Amino acid sequence: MSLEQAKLVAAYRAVDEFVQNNNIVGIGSGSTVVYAVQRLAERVETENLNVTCIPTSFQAKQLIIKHNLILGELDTNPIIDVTIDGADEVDANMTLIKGGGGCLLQEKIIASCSKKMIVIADYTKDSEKLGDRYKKGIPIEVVPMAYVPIKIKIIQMFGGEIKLRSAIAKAGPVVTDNGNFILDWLFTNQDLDWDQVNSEIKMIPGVVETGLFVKMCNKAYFGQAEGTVAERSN
Ligand SMILES: O=C[C@H](O)[C@H](O)[C@H](O)COP(=O)(O)O
Repeated sequence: MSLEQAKLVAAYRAVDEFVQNNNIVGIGSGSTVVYAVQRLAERVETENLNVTCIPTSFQAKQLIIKHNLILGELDTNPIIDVTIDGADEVDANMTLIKGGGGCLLQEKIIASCSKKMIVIADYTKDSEKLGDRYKKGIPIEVVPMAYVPIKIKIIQMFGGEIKLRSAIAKAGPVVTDNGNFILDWLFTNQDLDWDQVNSEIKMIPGVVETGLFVKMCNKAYFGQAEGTVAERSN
């Protein structure tokens, strides 16, 4: 089985177990969510489900439109039944690193408005401690004018190294869906209290959001190499 098949089985399982008729569904971002939207569209078609989808990014919005699903927004649907989203890493306590694709801010807003947040991932995202498997650090979305002082402050507070994320098909930094920059914090201490770290980083003026999702995820599905799906709940 390919890694893509592992993503698909996790995504299909989450959509089959958690989405019901008349639900408001948060649609996460990234490559695994593509399979979730594919499965959701199949179910809407075959079971005639009435589902409204709230996107977490420009990419998610385009996926919803492409599959002819009903597009909603927080203004009209501030309470979401279930959000299905990917993750870059999930530790033993269900703390997540998200934002590898730069979509952490809207993802965290949508997760915070959701009765349940379900993560879908392949087996490479399943970790004991943050940093065991995902080596690109914790993404932090910042207001552009403040990126240098924020970098200095985080290193003074917690150590490690910080890189301003560069764009690939453009000279200069990645600019998020919200017009901000992304810092990738390569932390060295894996035994930090992530809840506290998240709160302290968020208090630095100019920090918009962190890619640390603490106590937000209710269940994670990990597609395995042999085609089965492992689960973890909190
Ligand atoms: O910014 C991106 C999001 O947080 C994604 O959900 C995360 O990076 C996982 O993406 P993928 O499913 O492509 O591994």
